[in-house]
Amino acid sequence: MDRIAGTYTSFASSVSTLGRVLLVPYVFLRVILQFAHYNTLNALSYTKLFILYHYNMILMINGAREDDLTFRESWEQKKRFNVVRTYNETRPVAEDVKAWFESPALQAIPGITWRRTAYYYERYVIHAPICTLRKLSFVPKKTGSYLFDPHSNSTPSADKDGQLLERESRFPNSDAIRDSSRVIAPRVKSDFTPKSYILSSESVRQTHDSGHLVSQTVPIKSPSITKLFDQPAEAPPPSPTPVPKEQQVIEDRPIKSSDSNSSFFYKIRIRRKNKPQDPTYGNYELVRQAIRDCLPKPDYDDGSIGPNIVRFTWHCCAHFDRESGTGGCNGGTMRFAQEFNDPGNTGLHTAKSYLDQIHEKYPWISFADLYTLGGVVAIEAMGGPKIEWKPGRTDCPDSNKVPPMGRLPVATKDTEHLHEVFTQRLGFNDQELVALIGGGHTLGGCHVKFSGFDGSWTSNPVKFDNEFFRVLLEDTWNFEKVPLTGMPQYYNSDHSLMMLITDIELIKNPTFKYWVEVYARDSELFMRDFASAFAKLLELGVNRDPDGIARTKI
Ligand code: HEM
Repeated sequence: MDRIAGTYTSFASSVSTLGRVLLVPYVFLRVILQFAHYNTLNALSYTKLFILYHYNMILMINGAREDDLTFRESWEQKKRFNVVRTYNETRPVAEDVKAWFESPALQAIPGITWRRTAYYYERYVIHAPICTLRKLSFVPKKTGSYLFDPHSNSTPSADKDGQLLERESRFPNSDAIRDSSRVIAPRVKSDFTPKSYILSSESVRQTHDSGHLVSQTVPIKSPSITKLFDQPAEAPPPSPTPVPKEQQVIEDRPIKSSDSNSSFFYKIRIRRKNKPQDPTYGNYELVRQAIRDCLPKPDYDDGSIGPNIVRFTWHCCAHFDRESGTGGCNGGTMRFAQEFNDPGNTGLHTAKSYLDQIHEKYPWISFADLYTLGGVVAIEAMGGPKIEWKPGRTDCPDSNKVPPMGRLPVATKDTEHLHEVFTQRLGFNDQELVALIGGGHTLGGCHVKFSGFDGSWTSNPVKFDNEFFRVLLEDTWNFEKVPLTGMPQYYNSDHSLMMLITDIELIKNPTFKYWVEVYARDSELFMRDFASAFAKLLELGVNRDPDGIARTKI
């Protein structure tokens, strides 16, 4: 048995060596064949076009055309489909070939090496230059790019709500392309290696109803790509005024692509894109300052929109579901009406409109980053702890990723509901749950016109401290209904403060109460625990790649 195996191995490796030697003439031959093949098909295609032209002309002359296309349009359309089809036919079905070459069983056979090498050689050494020549216009561009080119997608193609704008078509007369619903957007690979370029460009084939292939000929601008390259990759310029050492925000440093092992091409692209068109690019301190500046509003509630922003940030994250991986702040889905109009979000328009104005000034930051940074800065500005915040979240191009409504907590429910939301869905323990609710509700208040509840939790709703826990333990709480709306809640004896049913649950449940007592006593511990629970909240569903970029979930 061993002898047979030995003979086989030595035979296989000599075949492999021979293969490598034969590779060079093979490649030359392949280049010639490739051109011959391409040109023959082109020639055939032009003959076909010539016939079609005259066929159309005859139809026109006889008045036989019944649809409303002009002759010119119909001619252009036919010509295009023909050329597209011809071109696509010249390309091997790479996915199949790849699967075949890369199957683990085949990898074990030594003789496969040279064939695989030849295959890739052809892909990269022959196809890639042809493609480059085509791009540089040395070869006529009949069918668009062969390789997928992210730079052709670098201008925004989403409107303010993040909806896709009508796709641009190089062939405006084609109704196949005009009707964007029939064209499937290519799945954009984030890994820009030559291999993935080629494979992904080949695997994307779209078919028109008529059976004609409409492949990369459609220059679809993908917002996900735009956002991807909109992520800062360089360190921010030093802030103009020196910040005292203890206040320095180290966590805002944008993640450098050189920190990771990402591909060379990827890094080059990021650098090129980042050539500063906008001098504020990546300077999160400017965004932080803009948020701080927009907080004081003498006419609003207690003089600050800070609490509203904190609640907004919380609601951007609160619909995460760790089982399905859906929801959470990544994707910036709160900017879509579909999510924002959830009844649980009533009253958050103030925070959203101010944050959106900041985004207009600093459009390089993703909404997902801005919406989370908003809460962090507001808490800090109202005397709260420093919260670790990392940039790199990306925005969903459309509202497909908006999670189902009804995931936000309901204020009239009990411990079971709190566990359902905070523990099962979000993944917080009881201590974090208490810190989060108590920290959030030490700020701001309830508005009869929004939630139907009434009053604030603490005597100073724009100061972040542990007063919520103290009053929760010390005051007497009476169950009543809000006179105007009939909503059930608790008031203290002089009706100066309020508690929701879920807040009172924090002293009804013994484990929750333990933490309420701890936090009422130890303000410092509360600040620390709140900061880490809130930082955890901001990272739910944010799966970072080695560059620190959180790709939008697909
Ligand atoms: C059981 C969980 C929770 C429930 C049921 C709940 C419910 C509510 C309700 C009904 C309001 C009043 C909204 C209005 O009328 O304007 C409110 C306000 C607020 N919540 Fe929560 N909340 C919960 C947890 C949290 C958490 C974890 C945070 C933050 C960490 C938070 C932060 C806030 C803030 C800052 C406000 C004041 C908003 C303003 O003044 O505009 N809440 N919450």
